[in-house]
Amino acid sequence: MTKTKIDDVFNKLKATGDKAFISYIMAGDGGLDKLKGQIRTLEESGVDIIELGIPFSDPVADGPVIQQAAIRALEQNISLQNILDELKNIKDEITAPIVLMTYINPILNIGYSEFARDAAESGVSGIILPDVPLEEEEDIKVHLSEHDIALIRLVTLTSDEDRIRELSEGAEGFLYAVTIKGTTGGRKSFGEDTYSHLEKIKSIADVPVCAGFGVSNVEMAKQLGSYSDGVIVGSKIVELLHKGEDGKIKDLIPEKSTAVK
Ligand SMILES: O=P(O)(O)OC[C@@H](O)[C@@H](O)c1c[nH]c2ccccc12
Repeated sequence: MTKTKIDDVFNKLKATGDKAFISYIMAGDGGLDKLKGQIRTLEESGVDIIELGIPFSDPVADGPVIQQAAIRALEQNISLQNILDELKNIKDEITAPIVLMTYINPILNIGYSEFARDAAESGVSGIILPDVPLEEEEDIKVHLSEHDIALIRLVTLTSDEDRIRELSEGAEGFLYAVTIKGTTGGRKSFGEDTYSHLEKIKSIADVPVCAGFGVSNVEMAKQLGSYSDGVIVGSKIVELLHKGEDGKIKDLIPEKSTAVK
């Protein structure tokens, strides 16, 4: 099974009992020349893993904040290929693992095999494909595995125990537990069903489980973190970057323990 920098991050965190903080941003929002600085800001704020969204015209899982960010990036004609090329230029200055979050269409434009090779050369550690179900992942997975890129699977609130078991079997990197029914975007709180579902996933999965969708403040991040191995925050950070309020990103991240690493 594919092992990557993502596993190293979780192993380190496990040793100190800390939770991963994963930040999603839309690549190309604000211009591709901003990407390097944005990644540096995230790393300096304490982000452990960076999920890089690829702008796409029909992002079915995304709420308004991310849709708008995609529109801004597309207006600048930013494509998956441009993003991979830019990552290739800056990869030596990036420490955190990079996980691409893209719908399948932009990859089909490049071709699975070319994409996997390019992504590996650009230092990509993992990929999330929200419109590729488990049953359809094999065609691309063979190419990703060849280049040591982890395919990160999504588990939803509607996944039952058997489904969770299937998804957990052979899972790479971490399982992405979607905490709400609906699209991405900040929520004020989570329901009890979210926590019980996370407990169920945790009890079944033998890879790290990270929870995302709707986290909009540090309290929610801490709360979800207590039921999982990490949290993912997207819309809130996309919004802060867009408003130029980069300094507030660190306030969303629960403090790590001071234990010696
Ligand atoms: O924006 P939120 O609610 O914080 O959710 C994370 C999310 O943005 C990110 O992981 C993501 C963006 N688009 C997606 C599509 C599917 C799954 C996940 C995502």
